[in-house]
Amino acid sequence: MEQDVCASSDRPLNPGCLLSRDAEWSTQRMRDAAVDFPVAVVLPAGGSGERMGLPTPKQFCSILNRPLISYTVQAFERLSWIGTIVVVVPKENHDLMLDIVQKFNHTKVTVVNGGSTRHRSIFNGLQVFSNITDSLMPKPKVIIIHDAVRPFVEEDLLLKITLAAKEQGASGAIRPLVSTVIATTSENFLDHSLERTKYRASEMPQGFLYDIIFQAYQQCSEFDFEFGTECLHLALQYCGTNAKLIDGPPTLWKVTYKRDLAAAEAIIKETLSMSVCIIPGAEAEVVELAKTLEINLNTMEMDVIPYAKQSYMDCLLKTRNFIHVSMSGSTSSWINEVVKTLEEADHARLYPLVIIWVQLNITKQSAESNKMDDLIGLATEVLQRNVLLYGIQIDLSKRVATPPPTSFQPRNLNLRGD
Ligand SMILES: Nc1ccn([C@@H]2O[C@H](COP(=O)(O)OP(=O)(O)OP(=O)(O)O)[C@@H](O)[C@H]2O)c(=O)n1
Ligand SMILES: O=C(CO)[C@H](O)[C@H](O)COP(=O)(O)O
Repeated sequence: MEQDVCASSDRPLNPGCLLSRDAEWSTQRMRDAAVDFPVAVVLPAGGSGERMGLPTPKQFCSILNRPLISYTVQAFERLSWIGTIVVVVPKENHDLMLDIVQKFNHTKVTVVNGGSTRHRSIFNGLQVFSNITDSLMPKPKVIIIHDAVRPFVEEDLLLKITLAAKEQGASGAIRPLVSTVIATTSENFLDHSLERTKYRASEMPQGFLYDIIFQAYQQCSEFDFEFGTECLHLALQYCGTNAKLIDGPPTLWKVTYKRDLAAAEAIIKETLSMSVCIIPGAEAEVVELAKTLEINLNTMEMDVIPYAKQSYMDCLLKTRNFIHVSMSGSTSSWINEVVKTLEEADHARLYPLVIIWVQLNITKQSAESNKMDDLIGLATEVLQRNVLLYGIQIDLSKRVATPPPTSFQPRNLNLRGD
């Protein structure tokens, strides 16, 4: 995937790759070498999302049928070296959060109630570990603090933050400023402007030795609790700890306004659509179409697995998009088989699955007489379980010589019935 290319470290050339991905080997090397101490996470999710302007706090807003907070939890939960994840929520949303934990099978989450400001919520989260007699919740060496509304955080950055926090006491992700920061007079005239290259935007995640950040919060003033926005500042002011700063990717941005929900959804969809599994039947036309798809969908990671291959069910679990190509007259047993396998593996719990069944050589007569009702019924049923089932029927007799295959006359049947 594309990296965040910078002309210089202070001015990003690129508005953002979708998800940062350091070389796999370097992440693996860091993980194996280094995280041999307990790491826990606090996700402040106790805000009301005033700037979003919706009745539901933004952390509970749905993206592709799943609340935003669940994506952020999952970004941490999937990492074996991360222990407890404390999610701090408004008191009135405590039960809602417990429901989310259960529905999406989050296994590392502890839910606590928040405070009236972000700093108060974070302190509530940290206090979960302060009772050292509770052996179920051992005090972590390093604690990561991450806003619940920043769902795109990758393992390589979390490792860098964690290791730097262990070494230095505190660490935080930063980004170059997009706009220049200026100071205004009380009459709204320019007072002065800051030299942009010297400044950075402070983002999340941030990491701390637990003892340092807990002590900082114990000592900080009411003014800090009420108006402060920077945990790194507390560690510096109250414990004399200078945080190590680490460049993060643009996808760390915080979901704040309505448009950010749409952007988050687009990022998730783009990531989900990067791979596909094509399963052709045995007939020559079908194999030919699969090859054409393989050539033309060359921006995606693609597996082409012969239908007959016994082990193709294993491959199903590596992706979320499936195209099965068969000849007219074949039955829908493949679809039933695939849906069953995917459901047994609970593969659609976190993200939707897309299954496209392409039937070739449909004539007008056969299309009309074709028994699609069963499939339409199945599509309606599996939609409830996060599976989107589509059917495409193609009449090869209408094919003209050039340019194949775009001159095929597809009869696109939306099996979802919408
Ligand atoms: N009393 C609060 C306020 C904020 N947060 C959390 O801190 C993170 C970053 O804060 P922000 O984006 O400002 O969230 P809100 O306060 O909800 O948004 P707004 O300022 O628009 O009301 C969010 O995950 C938010 O839920 C919190 O845990 N407790
Ligand atoms: O990025 C951050 C620096 O620690 C915080 O998320 C940010 O400061 C929170 O501010 P606000 O509550 O205004 O969104």
